[in-house]
This record gives sequence, C-alpha cells and structure tokens, in this order.
Amino acid sequence: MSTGIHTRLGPAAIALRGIHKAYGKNAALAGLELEVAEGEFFCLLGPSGAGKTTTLKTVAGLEAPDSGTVELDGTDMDGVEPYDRGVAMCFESYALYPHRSAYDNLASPLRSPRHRLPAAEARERIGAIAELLGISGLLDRPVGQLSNGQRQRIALGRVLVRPARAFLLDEPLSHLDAKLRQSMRAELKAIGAVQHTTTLYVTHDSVEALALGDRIGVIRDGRIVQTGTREEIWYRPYDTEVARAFGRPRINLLPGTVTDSGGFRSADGAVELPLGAEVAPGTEVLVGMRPRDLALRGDGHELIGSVYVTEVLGRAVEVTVRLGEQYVSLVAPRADATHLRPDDPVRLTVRPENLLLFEADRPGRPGRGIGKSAR
Ligand SMILES: Nc1ncnc2c1ncn2[C@@H]1O[C@H](COP(=O)(O)OP(=O)(O)OP(=O)(O)O)[C@@H](O)[C@H]1O
Repeated sequence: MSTGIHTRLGPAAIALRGIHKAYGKNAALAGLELEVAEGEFFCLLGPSGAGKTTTLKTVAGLEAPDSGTVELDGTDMDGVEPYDRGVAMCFESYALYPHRSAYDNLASPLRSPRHRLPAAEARERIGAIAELLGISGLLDRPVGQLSNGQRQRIALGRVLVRPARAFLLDEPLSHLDAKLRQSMRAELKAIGAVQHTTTLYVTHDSVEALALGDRIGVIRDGRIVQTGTREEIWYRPYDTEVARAFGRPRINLLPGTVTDSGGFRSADGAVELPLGAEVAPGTEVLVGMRPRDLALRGDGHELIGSVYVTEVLGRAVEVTVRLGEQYVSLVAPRADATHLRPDDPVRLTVRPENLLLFEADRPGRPGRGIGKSAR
C-alpha cells in the first residue's frame, strides 16, 4: 500500500501490537495488530462483540492489555495514565453533566489545567464546533432536557473542542436519525480539528466506514481481518464475510466448481463463466458479483435467467433474477427495469474485472478471496 496518506517517515500515531485482553474466559482481543498513521481517519468496523470498544479503551488506557503493547507516536504507553496519554475519547454511552448547560458541558474540557484556554478563545472554539454539529441553538439548555441525538452531538463536541493527540470515537453518530446521521458524516470530516488530528473511529455500519475512513480495519473476534482503503476492501475483500459486510443489497455469491478448462460452473450447471485466476479443476468456489456490477444491458459475460421479483429503490430498481436454482440481485436504472415482469426472460451482463472469486465457505471459516491480483 503506498497511497500518500500512509507513506510516512515517523512512527505510527497509534500502534497496537499483539494485544490480548480477556474478561474471565471470554477473549475480547486475541492478538490484535493495528497501526494508524499520523493525521489519518481510520474506521474500525465490526459486528457487536468484535472488540471495537475494548480496542479504543486499550488505546485510551482505560483497560490494560493482558499482553501486547500500545504505542502512541512511537512511545510505549505501558504504565502511562489515561490523562497523560493526550487522547480524547467519546463513548457511545456518553458521560455528560445532566444539570449543566450544553455550553458548560462543552467548556468543561477547556477548564482542565492542561487545556485551559483564555475565555474568549474558549468561546470561539465552542461556538465553531457547536455550529458545525448543529447544536448552536441548544447551548443554554440543560443537557438533561435534550434528546439522545442532541446529547450525542454534545458529547462529540466535547471531545473535538480541545486539542488532542488523537480522537477516539465510539459510534458517535449511532443515536442520530438516518437523515441527520448522513449529513453529520459529511460535517464531521469538514471539521478542521478532525482533519488535522489522527482519528480512530468505531462503527458497525459499513456505509459509515466507507464514507469516512481514509482506511478501514475490519475486526472480527478480537482480531483485524483486513486493513485497507475503501477500494481495497471493496474490490479485494479478504473473505466472503468481509464481502458480505459491505454493500446493500448484499453481494451475490454463487456456489460452483472450477471446470477442467479453468472456468466456473454453478452447482446446477445453469451458470458458466470464464475465470481470470488459475485454480485447480474441481475446486469448490464461490463467484461474487455485486448487485451494482450486474447490468440488464452492456458488455461483459452473459448470464441468462428469468425475473423473479422487482422492487423500486428510489431512482433505481432492485431486480431479483433466477439463474437455474440460484437467485441473484442487481440494481438497475429505473428506465432499464420498469418493463420487467415476473418470469420475463432476461439477459444479464457482468464485466470480467468485476467478478470476485472465493474458496467455498466452510463451517466457522468464511471462504478466502482467490486471485486478488486480478485487480
Ligand atoms: N467489562 C467487561 N466485562 C466482561 N466482558 C466484557 C467487558 N467488556 C467487553 N466484554 C466482552 O468482550 C467482547 C468484546 O466487547 P467490545 O465491547 O469490545 O465489543 P464491540 O465490538 O465494541 O461491541 P459493541 O458494538 O456491541 O459495543 C464481548 O464479548 C463483550 O461481551
């Protein structure tokens, strides 16, 4: 990987090496390795219980790892108290002072001896952050009277208001309604402090991770499964589980085998495709096709099937197509799909470079990507 953002000369802003952390017999982190570059916005994505919050707490010093090291700017943080680490963390369950005004809550970090600012400067910073987070009109209100979404923005503002070596944000937009969440995503990256400060951002929402992350780390069972830019994660997912985690409708995965001539044949024989990768004949595989990479017209490999159902998604239509015993979904422009009715024959196309190939899934082990060099 060599895009500008992570070519760096100095040490990583945040580095976690071989972190193990168990609660009783339950391993929350199992050899976690993670590096976040200076100034980078890094999204940690994973399902509930994957170890995301534990990772942030470990960086902040609120949890001590059983083994492994945490380094900030190249310095080992072993024995360094949370307050002395210089990171600012925003929890999903935010701790605000309910009886004090939103302004007071935002101002409290600026009153600590280390971050004390002259009153006028503090007011200016708070005003600017409040404006960007859309909470300017709430500053006089006691926090206890605000909605969950408003409180969450105050909690986020409280983290962003003071200079920090890194921001650690734990699902900071989770309590906002869908529309506000979408606009806040854009706002968040426009905030100067965020642009200039290394940010480790936890989410279970893949759309959020793709929208925000300079890089994304996919975490599962206390380990990082894959780290990469959004393009790397999207076009070269490590395994079928990563592929399934990104994109709605979900990626289509057709089971089949590699033929003697090196092509793909689906289990029921209804779909045949040439393959770019060299895989031994007889190997059981899954071919992945993203719904937006399948088209009702255009160039590419052909797949012949019949319409099962269509569903309008705003300006696009999701079409589910039966290919032999399998079903695949595709997202097509409305103009291409409005005439389609159930059982109509259809011809689909997929461009060869958009086909993904995986080993077959096995119990407890999602199929790994094959032939990643194809793109
Ligand atoms: N204080 C604790 N005591 C006991 N078990 C814990 C504690 N904190 C976390 N765990 C366990 O460690 C595992 C990882 O938890 P963690 O909160 O880091 O996951 P997460 O990815 O942040 O999930 P979520 O999105 O639900 O917050 C889970 O199995 C969780 O139950």
